[in-house]
Amino acid sequence: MDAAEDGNRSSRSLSAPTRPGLASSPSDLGSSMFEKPLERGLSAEMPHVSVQRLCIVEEDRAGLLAEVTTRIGTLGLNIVGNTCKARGHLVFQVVDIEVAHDQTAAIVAEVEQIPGVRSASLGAFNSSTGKIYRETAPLRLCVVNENVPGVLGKVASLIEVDLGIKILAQVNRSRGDRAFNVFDVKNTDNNWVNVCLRVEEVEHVLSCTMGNFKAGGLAETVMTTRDEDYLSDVTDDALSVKSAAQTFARSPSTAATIVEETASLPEEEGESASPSVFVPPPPRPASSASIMARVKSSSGLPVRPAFAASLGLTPVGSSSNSVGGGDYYHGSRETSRSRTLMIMNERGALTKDASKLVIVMVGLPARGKSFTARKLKRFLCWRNSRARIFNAGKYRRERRNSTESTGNDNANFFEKSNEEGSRVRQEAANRALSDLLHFLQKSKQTAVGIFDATNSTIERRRWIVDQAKGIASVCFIEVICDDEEVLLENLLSKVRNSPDFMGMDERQALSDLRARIEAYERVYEPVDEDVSYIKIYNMSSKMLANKIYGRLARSILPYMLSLHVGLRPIYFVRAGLAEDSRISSMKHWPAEFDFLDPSTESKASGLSQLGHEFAQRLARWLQTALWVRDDEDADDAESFVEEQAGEGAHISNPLGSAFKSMPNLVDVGADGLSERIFHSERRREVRKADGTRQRGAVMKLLSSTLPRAKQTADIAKSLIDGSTVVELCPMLNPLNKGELGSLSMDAIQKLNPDFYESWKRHPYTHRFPGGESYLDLVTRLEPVLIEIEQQTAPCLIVSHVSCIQVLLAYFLGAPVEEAMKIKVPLHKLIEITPTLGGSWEMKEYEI
Ligand SMILES: Nc1ncnc2c1ncn2[C@@H]1O[C@H](COP(=O)(O)OP(=O)(O)O)[C@@H](O)[C@H]1O
Ligand SMILES: O=P(O)(O)OC[C@H]1O[C@@](CO)(OP(=O)(O)O)[C@@H](O)[C@@H]1O
Repeated sequence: MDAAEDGNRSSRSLSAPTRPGLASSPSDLGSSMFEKPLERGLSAEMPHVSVQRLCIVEEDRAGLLAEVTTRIGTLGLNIVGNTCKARGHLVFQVVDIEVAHDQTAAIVAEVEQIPGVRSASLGAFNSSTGKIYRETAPLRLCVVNENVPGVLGKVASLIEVDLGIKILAQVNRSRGDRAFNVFDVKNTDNNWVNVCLRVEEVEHVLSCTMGNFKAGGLAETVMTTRDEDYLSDVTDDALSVKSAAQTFARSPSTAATIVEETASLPEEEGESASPSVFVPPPPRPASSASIMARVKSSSGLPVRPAFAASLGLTPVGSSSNSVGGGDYYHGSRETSRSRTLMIMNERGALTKDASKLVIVMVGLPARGKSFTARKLKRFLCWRNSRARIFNAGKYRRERRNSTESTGNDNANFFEKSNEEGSRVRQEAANRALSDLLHFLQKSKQTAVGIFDATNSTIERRRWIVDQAKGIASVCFIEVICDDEEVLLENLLSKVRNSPDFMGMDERQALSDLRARIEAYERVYEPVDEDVSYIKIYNMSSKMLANKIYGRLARSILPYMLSLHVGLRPIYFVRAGLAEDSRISSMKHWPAEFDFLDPSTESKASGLSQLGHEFAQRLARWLQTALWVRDDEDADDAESFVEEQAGEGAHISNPLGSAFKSMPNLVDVGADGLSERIFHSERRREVRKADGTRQRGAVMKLLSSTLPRAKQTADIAKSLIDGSTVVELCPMLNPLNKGELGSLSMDAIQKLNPDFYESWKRHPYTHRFPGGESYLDLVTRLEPVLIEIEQQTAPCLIVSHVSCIQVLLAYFLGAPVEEAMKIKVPLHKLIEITPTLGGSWEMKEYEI
């Protein structure tokens, strides 16, 4: 397009791809809208279709606008309005589309992939320059009431006066004994579910919903029937309704007004503005009369019975609540049902996986926020999301380094009364959050930004939610710890590791950190707002989840539950060599066989002689490693090793590896810290209560179900504590290579070069014919990973090369897409031990 030549031209309408029966621009919507049948979304499931506004910022180049519009059209979406405005080298395009809720993220992603498109978002403008323009999208409240004088006044007064919500536009229609009212209200930070409930409490009000009428009760609400659709369905006189609808559907030029206003906003960082005119999406160019007719005639019931049943509602022949008569369920008058629906609606909205998510850490200093953030990031990256931490402290320190100021920010700097300190901290938070949101906006795939700061006041958290609006969902994770002993350890860990205390005397650093914490305590407000949050108490000994659905509930929450700071080792071994292997008869182990492709081994075979010997060495190694607890036992342990292994046995000395020396005793002097801090979980009981030494210890032992793995595990556990059992876990079975299962990769290359080439190009996502990809393996192994993370005792996993590679990618923090490159040798032991900061170290043992 030629907008570059005329950056200031006025708005204009574009033609959407023409499809029979569909309006091509808002101006076409007028008289035809009620006659056109709804072409899409007529599945038995009746997907929740609504008009959404897609705001696209794109480069002003010839053909791009048409390309974007055509791409949306080819997605099979009904475009009901399409307007654009050029500003400088950018074009701001507003497309109103009919869309099912679960499609929205995919559409945004699809549009953002078009070269030249800077950003696409639903209902808000943002540009790739990091500036965020926000249209505070007004909300539509639809109220149905008995047609009694004075009700409307009461509702309006409740909304504006009692609840303090600005009414921007209001239209009312009455039909017989019913009145239908639409309020477009300013979308401020409200609990809208409660607002609707409050409106429903007004005498004679039958229902109040956000954005849809539910005049006929549950049935229509489930189908999300719009006002004009509903009325045209239940009255003979559609004309007057049509005029009401037309009142709501503004002229096409109004959409451009938004663009104009939005595009000409000053480009200040974080600036947002609300347009003075609200332009609701034009009404659907279709009537639901046909939908209703079809649904009724096909089932005899108007709505999905399963859905109603799930709400505990029973069908009845007819209902006096039903405006249109016919077979409806008992309707919407009772508050309890309205409430159920509200909650269900809200839940439905939150259950979708947001493709962009901000996780906001909350908590006093030294509670484990950064630790938790690092863990989460590792996990999310492993699950193939883009995840990044934005630590406000780092931004603060960077600013200090770049200014004249010297020295560390001491406790006084963190006092609320310290204006300079407060300003600097807010600036650091600004920059951190702005970078975070920019990172999310730029990301083409699922992305999570973790905002790591104390975020200790409601005001701060409200600001974050506000900034993220239109860009990402927000979930808070509050880390709470009031266990004095744990706190003491945390303080020490903090002063020893945080750059804030570098070069300071430890005692002085501790007292400064304590004073800093007190400063934060004075203003700290626990998360109690009506937002999505998870609270972790005292190292996950208790957790609280509020409004956690979708991915957060399915994945992040179980993962968070598994986290702890214990230092137990985790061992990985590949199952011993199977008996039918090419080399099973060999007596020695040539080094080049370490990475032998295991595919040709029969899945049903048991251990070969060499495999058997490896398992026995493993048993002895573990016995020794788990038995030795501290230096006092070392001598005993060594003689025990000799005794067990016999002369000349090939056992490397595992002493000090599994329970390597940790700072387990702290004695810092006379300021209340002089107690001896014993890291109990880092050491293990050596003697039983009766004073006898316990040889061996309980450990978690997980094995794949293949015979060679199970046998390895059975032998490995034979010398450790009798209460250890081998848990067979099919999730640890090898990558399923489908019909290529028994072939080595070399053989596959020869036999199926096409597949091999594709696999080489995309080894992570390319699926073996009839089998799995590495990506599938990540999904399969997620529960196993969580199981391993939550163990407080040492853990041994006997599995196969592919699974171990995928699990190691997590522990090593390696890109999971490159897991197949991790070397996992046969007949060796891999030990993973946690570090205090939340990551892991790896060692390999020749045993
Ligand atoms: N859930 C938790 N509860 C208590 N302490 C924890 C938790 N998670 C980690 N820690 C410990 O807290 C200490 C301080 O952690 P850090 O993440 O630096 O704190 P923060 O970021 O809150 O200042 C670390 O030694 C870590 O082991
Ligand atoms: O912006 P607020 O919420 O104060 O949080 C950031 C502050 O939190 C602290 C608290 O100690 O974080 P961190 O421990 O991660 O370094 C400070 O460094 C940082 O300035």
